[in-house]
Amino acid sequence: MSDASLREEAGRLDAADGLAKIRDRFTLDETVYLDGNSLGALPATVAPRLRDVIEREWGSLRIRSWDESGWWTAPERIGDRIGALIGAAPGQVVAGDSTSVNVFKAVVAAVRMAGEDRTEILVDAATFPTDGYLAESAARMTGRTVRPVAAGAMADAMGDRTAVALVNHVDYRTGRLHDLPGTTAAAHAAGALVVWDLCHSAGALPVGLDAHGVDLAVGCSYKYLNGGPGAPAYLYVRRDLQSRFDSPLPGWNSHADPFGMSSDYLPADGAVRGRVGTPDILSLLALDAALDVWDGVDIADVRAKSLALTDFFLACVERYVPAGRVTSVTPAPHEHRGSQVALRCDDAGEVMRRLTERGVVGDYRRPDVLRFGFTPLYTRFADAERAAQVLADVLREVDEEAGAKPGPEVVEAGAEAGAPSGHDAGEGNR
Ligand SMILES: Cc1ncc(COP(=O)(O)O)c(C=O)c1O
Ligand SMILES: Nc1c(O)cccc1C(=O)C[C@H](N)C(=O)O
Repeated sequence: MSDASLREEAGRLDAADGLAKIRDRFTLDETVYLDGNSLGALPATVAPRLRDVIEREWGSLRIRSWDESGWWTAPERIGDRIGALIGAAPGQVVAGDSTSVNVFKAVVAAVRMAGEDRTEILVDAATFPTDGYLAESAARMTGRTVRPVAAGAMADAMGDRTAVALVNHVDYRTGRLHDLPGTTAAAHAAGALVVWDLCHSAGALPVGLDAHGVDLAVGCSYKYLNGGPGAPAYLYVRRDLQSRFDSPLPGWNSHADPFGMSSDYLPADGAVRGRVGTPDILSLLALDAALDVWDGVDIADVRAKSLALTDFFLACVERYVPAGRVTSVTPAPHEHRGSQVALRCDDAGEVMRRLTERGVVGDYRRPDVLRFGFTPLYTRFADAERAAQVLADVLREVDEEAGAKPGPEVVEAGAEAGAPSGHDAGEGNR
């Protein structure tokens, strides 16, 4: 297809897009924002809600708001709203703490449920680092060992010594979608449990926690759920496991009678058992407001648009970018793809810096990956086309400059690819 026909195609796809109007629920400008897999955009409902929470609920009602404004029960109420997006019936998800903290709770609790003879914890070998660090610590604390296994090989690696497998549903670097139903079933066949990290799938595709019998799951709410920077994470504990969920962080908020102030710990029933201390109310209620953007949205439509967007972006990249200059590390088959496209590219850090300067914001993962996240609620097909066009322009420019330099400096430019501009901070590079 010619450049003009790809632009026309983008226009046709946007005109036919049933989710196009949802973009109006966000505060956006003309930047092509493809970093919603790191920090989702701001929903328009958040600022007015927070203003009310601060001025009326906190400013005027003060302590009464714990009951009268529903602050005390916000973690479960908001947990249920998240649950609706990840296929969990009410009463199984609690919002709060960070993903890291919830990974720790889930893995230790799973080890305790699995029993003494289950001595190993399997961890997705390409995991987002925090999960690996926490699994190591959980293993040291519980006298277990950690074995890294590729997520795709997890099902075959489970055995009678496996206590729990900790797996990322979508790989943060490549965007590969792992087999949640198959891996969960294999764990159960081996008598083990699975903890899924849903950071890169929740809000981007149907997860089906209950339908697939998942044991435990965690995730953040600041990516495709648009909860805001540092927004509370969540923990799912399947209903029939809740009575055996023995939290390694049994704070007073998970006590059956928190205001009894007893010195003996008696865990609450239900999802509340996953709580620890006083919830972060301002962040929780920002997330609550952010979840309003989902009203009337079907996650199946979100998935369909996500795949159409990433397909279209890949087609535009293939058309505009010189052959071989970038390589997609995101699987082509839909059943293995999350909602991002990751392109391996020489000088990736410098390329992303220039893309960001020109209003196309993705991010860069060292040493050589450009990540482009597609949030179907607000990303347009025209954004995908423009991003590919600007990427091609930037690559041409970078290559022309490199070609114009004398030999030794070209070598040095290549060597710098792992650490562009000396660091990887700044919008687009976190
Ligand atoms: C898969 C995955 N797990 C965990 C985290 C981070 O956890 P936390 O919210 O504790 O920073 C991220 C991203 O930051 C992630 O991509
Ligand atoms: N949580 C983040 C943060 O506090 C600062 C910058 C980036 C993040 C991220 O979420 C990174 C992200 N999990 C990733 O997939 O790389």
